[in-house]
Amino acid sequence: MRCAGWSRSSSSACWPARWRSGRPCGSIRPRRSGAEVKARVDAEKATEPRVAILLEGVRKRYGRGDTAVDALKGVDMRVAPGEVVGLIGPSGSGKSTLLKCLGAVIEPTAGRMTLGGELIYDDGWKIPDLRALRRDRIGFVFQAPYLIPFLDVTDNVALLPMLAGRPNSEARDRARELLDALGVSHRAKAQPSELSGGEQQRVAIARALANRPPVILADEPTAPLDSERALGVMKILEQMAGQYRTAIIVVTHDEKIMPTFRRIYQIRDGRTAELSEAERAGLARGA
Ligand SMILES: Nc1ncnc2c1ncn2[C@@H]1O[C@H](COP(=O)(O)OP(=O)(O)OP(=O)(O)O)[C@@H](O)[C@H]1O
Repeated sequence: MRCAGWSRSSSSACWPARWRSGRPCGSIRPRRSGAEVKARVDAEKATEPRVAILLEGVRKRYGRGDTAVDALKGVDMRVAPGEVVGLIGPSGSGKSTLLKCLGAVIEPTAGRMTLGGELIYDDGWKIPDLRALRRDRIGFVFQAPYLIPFLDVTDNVALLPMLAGRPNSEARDRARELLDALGVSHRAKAQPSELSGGEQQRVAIARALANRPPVILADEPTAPLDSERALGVMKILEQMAGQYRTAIIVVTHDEKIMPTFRRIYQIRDGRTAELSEAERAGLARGA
C-alpha cells in the first residue's frame, strides 16, 4: 500500500520557533517511576470504553456512475482497548481504503465508526475538527519511520503533544517515558540518521503513542524487516498496546508475523470476516 507520508503536514514553517532555532525546549523533570505509570494505566483501564474501535456497515464508493468503484461494501469490525489485531487481504481488497476511512483521511460513503467510545462517523462526520482527531486520537505507524531528520529523537516524539497544546515540559516528559518503555532512551539526543533501522522504527512507535491515542493504525510496519526484527516490532506493539491500553490494527502481508495475532480480520472484495482459529493456524503454517 502507498504510505500517506507523515512528513507531508510537517512544514517547518508551522513548528515552534525554538525547534527552528535548534535551542532545547522545556525543563528537565524527573522521570515517572514504573509504579506511577502502572497506577495511571490502571486508573485509565477502570474508566476506558469496552470497545476502542467499532465499525458498523462502513461503505466507501469512489467516483460515481459507470466508473464508480465500491471499495468497501459494509465493513464490520470490533477491537478492544489493548488489543492488537491483524488485517489481511489480497491486493485491491480495500485495506488501504479502510485504514484511510478509519484514520479520517477520506470520508466513508455510509456506516458508523466509533473510536475510543466516541461516535465519529454516522453517515457523516460527527467530529468538527478532523485534523485534531487525527493528531490526538489516532497514531500512525508506516513501513518507513518518517522521522524528521533535523530534530533529535526526543523532539521527534514530543512534537505531536506540543502541537496538541501540551506544555513543553509535559511533552518532553512523555517522550522520555515512551523512549524508556521502548528501550531507546539512551538514543534520546541522537539525530535520526544516527539510529539503526530498528531503533528508528521504535522511535516511530513512540511518536505514534505520544498523544496517548486510543487507536494506532499500522500499515505494513514489518515489511522491510528480517524475521527477528519483525517479531521484535510485533512484541513491542503488543507490549505497548497492553501498557497504554491502545487498540492497534496492523495491515500486513507478512507471513512471519501471522502467528503473533490472536485475532485476524480478512478483507475480501470490500467485506470483512474474522478468521477462525483453524484459519489462523493455517496462515501461521503458511498454508
Ligand atoms: N482514489 C481512488 N479512486 C478510485 N478507485 C480507488 C481509489 N483508491 C482505491 N480505489 C479502488 O478501490 C479498491 C480497493 O483499493 P485499496 O487501495 O483500498 O486496496 P488494498 O487492499 O489496500 O490494495 P493493496 O494491498 O494493493 O494496496 C481497488 O479496486 C482500487 O482500485
